[in-house]
Amino acid sequence: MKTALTIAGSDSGGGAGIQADLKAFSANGVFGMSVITAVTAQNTQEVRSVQNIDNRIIREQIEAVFDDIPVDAVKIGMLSSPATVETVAQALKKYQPNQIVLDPVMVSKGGHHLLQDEAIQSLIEHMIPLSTMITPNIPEAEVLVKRKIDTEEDMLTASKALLELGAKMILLKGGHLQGNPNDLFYDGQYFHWLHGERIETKNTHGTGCTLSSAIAANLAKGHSMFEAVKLAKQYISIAIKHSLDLGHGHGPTHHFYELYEKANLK
Ligand SMILES: Nc1ncnc2c1ncn2[C@@H]1O[C@H](COP(=O)(O)OP(=O)(O)OP(=O)(O)O)[C@@H](O)[C@H]1O
Ligand SMILES: Cc1ncc(COP(=O)(O)O)c(N)n1
Repeated sequence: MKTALTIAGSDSGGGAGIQADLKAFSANGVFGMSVITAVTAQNTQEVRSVQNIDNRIIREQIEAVFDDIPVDAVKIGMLSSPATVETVAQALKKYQPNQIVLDPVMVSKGGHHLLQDEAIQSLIEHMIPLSTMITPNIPEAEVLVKRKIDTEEDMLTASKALLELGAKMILLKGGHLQGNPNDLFYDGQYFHWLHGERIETKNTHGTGCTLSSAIAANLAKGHSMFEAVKLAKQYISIAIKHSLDLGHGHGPTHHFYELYEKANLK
């Protein structure tokens, strides 16, 4: 079985972070492993508090996995502080995994800062250049390229600027613009639009986490980056279409909808 490792924060509510990543890995047919960078006390409504994990333990989790188990792809989510960014970047430089998908998580749906402002520069300097793919949403891309993105035309310009930060490829997610959620894939040579249909739901907690983990899982299974992104976009669209009305805020997506359908589990 192919494997994928998530390096991210824990979401006690189960819809985003490590919990979403492991579900997305399993649903996409790879063995999931995890390195926890921070523990959040969180539900569908809010992030109540955050405890960053000690850098030594973060490094040791990464070493424990890489020293023993083959890692076919890595997905990175919440990195919280500059020290966490640097610890993770240093460890990944040592092990040099082939595929690193970085979701530059900054602010939760409820508006809580999951990446300290001081960590943005560290992310740009240390983490983005190591990444095979980065998957910013519109507000994250605006912070990274320091300009407004209001239209699909702006997305094209921003993708070029994002690539200059040093990642090999970009998936700029269009979910935050008006209209249909169209994402832009750019590999430095070609642009490809991945067209989506907007699903009217408030249950979109963890969509970015789930999408980036599905990309990592598909890369682990040997798909090309573009194929991995196309399959992941199909997967997240189904997971949002059948999202779960749990909690009083933004509910989670249904990570296992297709498998449950096939197995007749309701
Ligand atoms: N209402 C929706 N209907 C269909 N697809 C959507 C919808 N909202 C977002 N998407 C898609 O879901 C994926 C995740 O995008 P989104 O922009 O929500 O990421 P995000 O803001 O990083 O997510 P999160 O921060 O919740 O983890 C993208 O492919 C996007 O186009
Ligand atoms: C631990 C963790 N990681 C990532 C997110 C982003 O997800 P969302 O934007 O849907 O709140 C989150 N809320 N919590």
